[in-house]
Amino acid sequence: MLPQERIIVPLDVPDLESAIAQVETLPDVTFWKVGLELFVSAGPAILDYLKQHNKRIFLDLKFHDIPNTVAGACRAAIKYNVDFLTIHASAGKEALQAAVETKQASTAPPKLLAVTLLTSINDRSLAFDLQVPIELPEYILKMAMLAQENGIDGAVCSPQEVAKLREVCGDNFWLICPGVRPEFADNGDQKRVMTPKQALNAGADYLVIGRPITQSETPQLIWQKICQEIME
Ligand SMILES: O=C(O)c1cc(=O)[nH]c(=O)n1[C@@H]1O[C@H](COP(=O)(O)O)[C@@H](O)[C@H]1O
Repeated sequence: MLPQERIIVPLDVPDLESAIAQVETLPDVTFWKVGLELFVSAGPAILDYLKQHNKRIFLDLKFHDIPNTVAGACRAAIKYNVDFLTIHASAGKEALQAAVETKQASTAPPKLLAVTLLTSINDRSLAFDLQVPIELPEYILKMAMLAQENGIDGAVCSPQEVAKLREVCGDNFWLICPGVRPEFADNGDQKRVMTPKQALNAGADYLVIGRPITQSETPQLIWQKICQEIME
């Protein structure tokens, strides 16, 4: 796999037209993420468009519900033949198992990824808002292990945790990192960040990089700059 094929760009836009415009602006991007905003607005039409253009798809709907509802949602999403699909690890063991059972019953299943802890949460908000009484790195490790033990294919975590997760979960577990910021970019609402090169060196399989590219005045140039950086 070429290094640039390890960068997933999110289509965090309000409608189908804006999504198509973004794909056209960045013709070299091979892997796109469709998240809640676009899927709620445009539905599966965007998935059809991406497939027609031979793009890989990360359908990031972050399911978080009771096991029966998660199973039903996974069954519906799996029909779209996407590459990656997300569920929150904190939905719990039974919901994770329900997602895995649904996947096993399908002929062309996606990789199921568990979100460990959103990259917009830092140690203070974990302790004081969410009232989780253990340290943040330990919490993330426990969520990744819960996912792995229950048959999930990989985890979404920040680059700051990826080395530890790689060490504990091994090479047979996909690790996908948002919260990636080149040195020249703003962090925005991301709290646990590293640069693209640091994140890959730490053991990430894929990086999710959005606004530093898509909100720039020259998206294609920024894309090339990041690709150059990770290839050096
Ligand atoms: O599941 C995700 O992709 C995700 C998990 C997480 O913990 N943090 C996170 O930022 N994301 C997604 O990754 C993308 C990051 O976008 P930027 O912050 O613009 O680079 C967004 O589409 C988020 O929905």
